Amino acid sequence: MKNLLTIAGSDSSGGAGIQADLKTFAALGVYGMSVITAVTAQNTQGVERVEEISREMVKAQIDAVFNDIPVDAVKIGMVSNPEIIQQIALSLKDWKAINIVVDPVMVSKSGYHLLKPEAIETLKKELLPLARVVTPNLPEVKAMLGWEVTDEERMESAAQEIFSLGLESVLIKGGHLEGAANDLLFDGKDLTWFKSPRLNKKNTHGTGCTLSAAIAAHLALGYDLMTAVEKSKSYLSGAIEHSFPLGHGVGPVHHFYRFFKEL
Ligand SMILES: Nc1ncnc2c1ncn2[C@@H]1O[C@H](COP(=O)(O)OP(=O)(O)OP(=O)(O)O)[C@@H](O)[C@H]1O
Ligand SMILES: Cc1ncc(COP(=O)(O)O)c(N)n1
Repeated sequence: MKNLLTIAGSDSSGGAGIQADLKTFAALGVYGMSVITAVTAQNTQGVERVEEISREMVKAQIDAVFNDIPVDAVKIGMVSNPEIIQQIALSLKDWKAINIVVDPVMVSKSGYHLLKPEAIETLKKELLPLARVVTPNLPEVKAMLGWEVTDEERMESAAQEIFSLGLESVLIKGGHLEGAANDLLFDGKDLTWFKSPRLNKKNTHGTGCTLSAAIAAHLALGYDLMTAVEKSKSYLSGAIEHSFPLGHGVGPVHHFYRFFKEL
């Protein structure tokens, strides 16, 4: 059994964050563990309130896991503020963590700022260089580079510019463009497109969290990065295809569609 750790925020409605990650891990047959960085009060309609966990408590959770259990991959999502980011970077270096996937979560689908704007520089300098792969969406690319990606050609330039921040590789998600949902991987050598038709579904809460958690799981299972992304995208498309209405807003994707058609 492979052991996976997610370091992220809790989503009380279960669609994104820690909850999406743990469901993804379970669906892909790996053991899931969690370090919570923030508790959000949110539902399918939006985020109501956030309480950040202290830097000391984030450290204590990471130490408790690594002290006792081998960790085969780490997925990082919502990290809230510069102090938490610095602590995660220090702790992961101390524990020599491997297969780190960073989803640089900044703003929720509903528009709530899940990362303090002043934390973007710390994220770029201290956390992104530790990752095997970083998976920004297009608004996050804009926040990191200061210019907007409006088409696939510009995604290619953005991938190269983000890579040159000192990253091992970057996967830019194209879900926010019109048309197909194509993602682009750049590893310093090759630009590789992962293409998928846009599924006409409204319930897509947690797609970004699910994709990065699935990539971490596939890396832990021993797949190379290209295969891990390909398999994760295919898993995510199935989860979006079987997504379902829940609450009054944007419902979640269905993680266990391979096992149960209905939840
Ligand atoms: N309607 C869709 N059909 C198929 N794939 C999609 C669709 N929407 C998004 N995706 C895919 O889902 C993944 C997440 O994409 P997106 O760009 O929406 O990220 P995100 O904004 O980080 O997600 P989240 O909204 O959960 O934070 C990408 O692989 C993207 O291509
Ligand atoms: C705790 C947490 N982490 C990440 C997201 C992003 O997901 P989305 O963009 O689908 O709202 C979220 N809403 N909440």
